[in-house]
Amino acid sequence: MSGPVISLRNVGKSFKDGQVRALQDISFDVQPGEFVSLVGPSGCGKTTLLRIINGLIAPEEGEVRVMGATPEPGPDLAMVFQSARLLPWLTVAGNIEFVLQLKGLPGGERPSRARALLGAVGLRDFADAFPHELSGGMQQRVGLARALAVEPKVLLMDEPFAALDAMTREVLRKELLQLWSRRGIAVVFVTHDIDEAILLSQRVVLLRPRPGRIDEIVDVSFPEPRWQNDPRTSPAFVSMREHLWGRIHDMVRDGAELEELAGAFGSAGAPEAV
Ligand SMILES: Nc1ncnc2c1ncn2[C@@H]1O[C@H](COP(=O)(O)OP(=O)(O)OP(=O)(O)O)[C@@H](O)[C@H]1O
Repeated sequence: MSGPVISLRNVGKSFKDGQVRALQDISFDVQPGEFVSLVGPSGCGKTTLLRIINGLIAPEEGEVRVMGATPEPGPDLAMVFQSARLLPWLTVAGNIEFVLQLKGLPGGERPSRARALLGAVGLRDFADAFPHELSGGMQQRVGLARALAVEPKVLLMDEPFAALDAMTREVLRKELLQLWSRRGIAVVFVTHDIDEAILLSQRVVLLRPRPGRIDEIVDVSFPEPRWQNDPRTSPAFVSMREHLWGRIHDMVRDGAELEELAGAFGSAGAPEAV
């Protein structure tokens, strides 16, 4: 397909009968095979935006298109969450085969396909284990294999490494980069970790809260493949990190000042940031 895999135009969404303005005027595209991260302070609407892209929530304003159509959960899209949410009564291979069955793969082909996917995430030897026998990092690998089993055009990841220890996180980031570059899947990746966003992405979308809107979109163009050419010690990386953290500090400070003001005036909530 030519053209973007995801297209957002002036997307807006509120909760609680309009009292919480979660997103406002969000517009950007994601191209096929592109890796885009969403970052920003807590409550700026990152998860809501992912849920709009995967069709779980309909926007109230604007338009969202995924592969040229109104999104709905289905085979073009796969989602990876902070915890893998595996089915505990099925083995690791069983969890993958379950998805392959939903996808309509004939029964005879499922075991070998499941094992190949587990091989791709370094878990071939754990096919017959149960989820509770695996570490958190291994469970996340299974979650990734399960998402890849869908053969999605778009992979949506909501803080997938946030609950892992630093070493496992680092290993999985590099594995994700390798899988992404081999498979040509577009990824939208939510994280609170600015270094992680810059390391992984080709573009970083910085959101600001109250209401959730785009503050800035930063292009990241370090040499690929980044699991070999780690850019994190380069001056360009350091200045990008400082820039993004500076913006986020300003937002958090402005938010705190607004809340103080709202308190001083006895208002029910902080006025909107301008
Ligand atoms: N189902 C809901 N009902 C009411 N309010 C909601 C709902 N979902 C999200 N919100 C509100 O919308 C705003 C954006 O929430 P969202 O979870 O998308 O932000 P986020 O950037 O992902 O936050 P975090 O980084 O803390 O996960 C917040 O003010 C949140 O309280």
